[in-house]
Amino acid sequence: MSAGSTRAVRVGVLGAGVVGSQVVRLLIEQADELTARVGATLELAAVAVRRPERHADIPAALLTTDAAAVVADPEIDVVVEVIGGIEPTKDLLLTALNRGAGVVTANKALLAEHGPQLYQAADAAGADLYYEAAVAGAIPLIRPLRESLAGDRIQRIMGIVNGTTNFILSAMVESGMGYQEALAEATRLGYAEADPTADVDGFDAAAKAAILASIGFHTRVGASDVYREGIAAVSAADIAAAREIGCTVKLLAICERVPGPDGSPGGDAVSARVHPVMMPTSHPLATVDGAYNAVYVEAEAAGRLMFYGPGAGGAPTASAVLGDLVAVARNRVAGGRGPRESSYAALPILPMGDVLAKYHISLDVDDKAGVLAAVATAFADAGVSISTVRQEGRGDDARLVVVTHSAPDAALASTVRRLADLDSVRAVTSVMRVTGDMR
Ligand SMILES: NC(=O)c1ccc[n+]([C@@H]2O[C@H](COP(=O)([O-])OP(=O)(O)OC[C@H]3O[C@@H](n4cnc5c(N)ncnc54)[C@H](O)[C@@H]3O)[C@@H](O)[C@H]2O)c1
Ligand SMILES: N[C@@H](CCO)C(=O)O
Ligand code: NA
Repeated sequence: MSAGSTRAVRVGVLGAGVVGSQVVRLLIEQADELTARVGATLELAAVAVRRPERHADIPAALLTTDAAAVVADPEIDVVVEVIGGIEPTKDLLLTALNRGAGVVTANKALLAEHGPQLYQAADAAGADLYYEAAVAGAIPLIRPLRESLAGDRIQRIMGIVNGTTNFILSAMVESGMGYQEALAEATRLGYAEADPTADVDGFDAAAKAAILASIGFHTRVGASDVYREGIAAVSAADIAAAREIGCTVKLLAICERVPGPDGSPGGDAVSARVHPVMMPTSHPLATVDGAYNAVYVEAEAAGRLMFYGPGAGGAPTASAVLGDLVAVARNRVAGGRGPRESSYAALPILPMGDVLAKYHISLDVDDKAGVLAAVATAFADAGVSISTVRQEGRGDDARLVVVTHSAPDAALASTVRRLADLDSVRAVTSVMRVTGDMR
């Protein structure tokens, strides 16, 4: 299609699963309105699926099992990718971009690992690459970061970006549901990825953190640059320990600009991490339950912004996909392009060991003289300052609960190892980072 043309914008959809089936349904149901918004006919031309017999609700003439033919078809202007995974999707999208087709994708895993390669192909061919659905589902977040906040300096992006793990943790905290039962329910509702380890081990959230940090800090941050801990090790004991100090447990993605020693922006570093935290129940993020997502963005001039809404599920995610599709189609009609990759700052990535954190540590200990001194010495030897310590129980039930001041994560981790080695410590029963405020 030539720049500025008003002929139909033809769309090929790859995948018709949880998200794709909703994209196709909305494209068909709302064809007239979408056409009016684009300013040219938005025509669904093909839907690539694996098993056509399972898609009786999609007109048979649109269905194909040949995704490679869809992306190579010069008549298709925009490719919507909702298959997921790295292969064959990377090659499919590169084929589409290389011939100048616009791409809309919900695929955070692919973007976090190969975003620069996709952007390069898009740039070389003057094509659009949009991915609002890849982070926090329906919530407008990519566009605000790429466009609305492009004139500001972002300091921090922090939030709940995985619906499945938030659903599981909420169920464990509120209804005492077991981990497996809550995971099965999240899968039934269409929140979990096909392989739920991507959700529960934090890979999904880490991919999203990489995307957010890359855009927010104008720096390439890949999935492997993100420190990652999932929720598989979060126990009933952790949740009970959090409750005792007025906290709940959440899996957070935290992307921060960390000032360098000289304080100049050029000396800043970027930290991107995903791990469970204990956070006060009064914290706004603590009230975000179920598959909902919420993300705080803190920017120098704008101050604090909060984005909240459905972060997963077929129809909500399809809403974000269609918004991108309308944007890409409008760009083609106008003969323009959306934003390109912005990675000029190229800030270094701060290793997790250097990130400042506070830990909450529960220890089963011998109830005898000198134990507290030995425990305090383990902290002091690693240069970690204690904020509060309390003893619970007596005799065989004695337990020490310690909350630290901020210290480098490496020093805190080494303290935990020292504690576990002490003769008077029978077991380290809970270790979790604590967040006090939004900082
Ligand atoms: N489900 C959600 O809530 C959600 C939210 C945001 C983003 N996403 C992302 O959207 C994408 C799709 O997720 P989903 O939940 O719809 O997954 P899904 O597994 O339900 O759907 C994927 C579909 O693609 C099909 N497929 C696989 N290989 C194919 C091929 N070569 N050609 C044609 N079809 C093929 C599968 O048969 C399946 O029906 C993923 O990247 C996911 O991370 C999902
Ligand atoms: N599996 C993801 C889907 C949204 O990306 C989640 O649970 O949040
Ligand atoms: Na989004």
